[in-house]
Amino acid sequence: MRRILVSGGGTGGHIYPALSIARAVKKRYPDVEIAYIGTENGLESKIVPKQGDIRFYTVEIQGFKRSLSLENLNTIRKFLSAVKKSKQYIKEFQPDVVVGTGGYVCGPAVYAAHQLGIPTLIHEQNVVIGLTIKFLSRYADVVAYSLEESGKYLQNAKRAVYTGNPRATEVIEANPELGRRSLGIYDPRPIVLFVGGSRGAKAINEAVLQMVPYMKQTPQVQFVYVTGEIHYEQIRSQIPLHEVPNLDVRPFIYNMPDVLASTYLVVSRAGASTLAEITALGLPSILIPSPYVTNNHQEANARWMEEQGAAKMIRESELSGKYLWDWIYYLLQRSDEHEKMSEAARRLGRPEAAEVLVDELERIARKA
Ligand SMILES: CC(=O)N[C@H]1[C@@H](OP(=O)(O)OP(=O)(O)OC[C@H]2O[C@@H](n3ccc(=O)[nH]c3=O)[C@H](O)[C@@H]2O)O[C@H](CO)[C@@H](O)[C@@H]1O
Repeated sequence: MRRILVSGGGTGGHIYPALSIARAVKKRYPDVEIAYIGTENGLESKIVPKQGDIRFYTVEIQGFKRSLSLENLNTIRKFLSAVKKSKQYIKEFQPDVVVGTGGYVCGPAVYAAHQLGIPTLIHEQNVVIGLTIKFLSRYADVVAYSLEESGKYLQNAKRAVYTGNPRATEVIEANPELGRRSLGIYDPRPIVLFVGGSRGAKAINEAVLQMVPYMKQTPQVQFVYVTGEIHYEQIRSQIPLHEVPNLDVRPFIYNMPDVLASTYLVVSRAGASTLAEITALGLPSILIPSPYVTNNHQEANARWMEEQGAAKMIRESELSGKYLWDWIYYLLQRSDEHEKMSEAARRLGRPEAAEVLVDELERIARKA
């Protein structure tokens, strides 16, 4: 493969799988060139340019309102002009294959590729198929999915393949030592990581604030708390950090695979990419699903993990600092329970995902 174009965005859950696929292709084809279609406002505009070797193109796009609304006419107009722009990019870059990993932005990118006769693969991370992937599944040459249950929704696809999520492969190749060092931790203390998805979560932030006194009394553990960019300044001003030296507060972590690989316990939202990562690593977790997502799909994700013994789920409605702390403390004390959770999580992981995806791309890509 000489050139691959990927697209996905809005949140990390769509961006990182796109990058993982591109990285996995690069591992097999070191000379491959990579381009990305994203938006200027999505998180991808911060993450992708940091990669250094990826050409970043942008289009403008907005989501559909679920109710009948005039604004949807505007959405269609933007979609059509994004298709036109994507076609220009594709003609300029000449990719052998185009990959979409969800989020509205990949709609025009993959659709344009299809119209130009370029082979396409799309990837779904969640059990329930997202709007854009559903739309594209009629056109894509391959629909790859992360969780076995999704297969039943994809019966009309040309080819639907259960691959897993490519982030799983990336995390098992990560370096825990680098992770610890990047956090400035040079001793073997266990790390408890709090992360509210790629954009942060207000409810988790509040619970963490309530737990500060407990953390202070637990200096044998290092706590790392990722607030999400928009919440960072406010949270920092609320915590007397000099009094809690074992608590590190950060707006975002750009080397999450290394950090996760060095973590003992994670407290997190239940986004699909995060779950793919923690299962591949066999990392015990306390999951607080976001109730603000389509079809409450994060709760379905978290319940699935809990039923398998791989995680503890706490609904946002029952969340409090004290309740969360009791669970954290329990898992810190009971290494046997921690171990059981870890094994159960690992059983759900699919660390070969990226390789399977590259095999699929090889099958469809234009040959020189
Ligand atoms: C609110 C919302 O719509 N959430 C959706 C979004 O979530 P969101 O993007 O939050 O969730 P995911 O858990 O799927 O992905 C987050 C990704 O960002 C990474 N990360 C996160 C924080 C950080 O500081 N650094 C970092 O690198 C994680 O390691 C992971 O790779 O996409 C997911 C995948 O389609 C869905 O399941 C979620 O429901």
